[in-house]
Amino acid sequence: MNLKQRILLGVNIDHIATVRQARGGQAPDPITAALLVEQAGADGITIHLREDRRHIQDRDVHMLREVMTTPMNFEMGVTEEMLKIVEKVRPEHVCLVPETREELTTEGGLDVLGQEARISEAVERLQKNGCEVSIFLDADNAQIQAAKRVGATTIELHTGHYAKAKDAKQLAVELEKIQKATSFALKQGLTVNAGHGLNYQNVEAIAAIPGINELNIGHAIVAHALFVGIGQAVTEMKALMLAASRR
Ligand SMILES: CC(=O)[C@@H](O)[C@H](O)COP(=O)(O)O
Ligand SMILES: NCC(=O)COP(=O)(O)O
Repeated sequence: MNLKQRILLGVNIDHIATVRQARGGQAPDPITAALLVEQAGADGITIHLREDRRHIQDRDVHMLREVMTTPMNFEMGVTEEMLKIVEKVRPEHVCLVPETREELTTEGGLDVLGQEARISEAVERLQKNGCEVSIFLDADNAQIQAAKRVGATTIELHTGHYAKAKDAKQLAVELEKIQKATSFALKQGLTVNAGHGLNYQNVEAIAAIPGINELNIGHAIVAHALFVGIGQAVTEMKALMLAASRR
């Protein structure tokens, strides 16, 4: 394992589609956003096709597949509907996430321990379609071991609790959990990504964790893009990540 490898940035464009859905028209167009994000140096595009289709739509997924030049990371709940879509679209990466209609956004990692047989079947099916499978997890060693048992080769550690820490003490506690979980997962031979709630203020400590492969960041980049443009929002985030990962 090369701990000095370059850290990657996957940009989640869900919230470009959220703004479009607010008026039900064509703008802003997530396909254009994806192309601009790629031009600005992102290493991949992440989208979460939710069961309720609140932002990304099926048509977006198919169009993105046509035009994207970087890998697509397709986030999905473990449902038959999503498995069938992946069998058609065949994204390079799939990240299995928990999902409920009531949540404002993803609230935690997937409980793999509680449903190993079902997840193992889904992982096998996705891998047969050429997808590299990741599982979105809380920083919990038992869940990491379960992810390994069900055949995932990658995990994405949920940074939401870290991002929402109330004070410096809680921030340090949550950061340490992510650092320890990263090191544990790397020892299991897993590739480790991280994401959720990362922004320009809190990203550096996560990017500096040795061995982290990729950060998936969406909301903060899209929000900043409203003021500086999407290209600059991506460039600024990537610069922070790269500098931190080299420290
Ligand atoms: C799995 C994860 O952490 C997020 O990417 C989440 O899927 C975002 O979903 P929304 O974009 O709907 O908030
Ligand atoms: N998996 C995390 C992700 O794709 C982006 O989450 P956020 O930055 O929009 O919170």
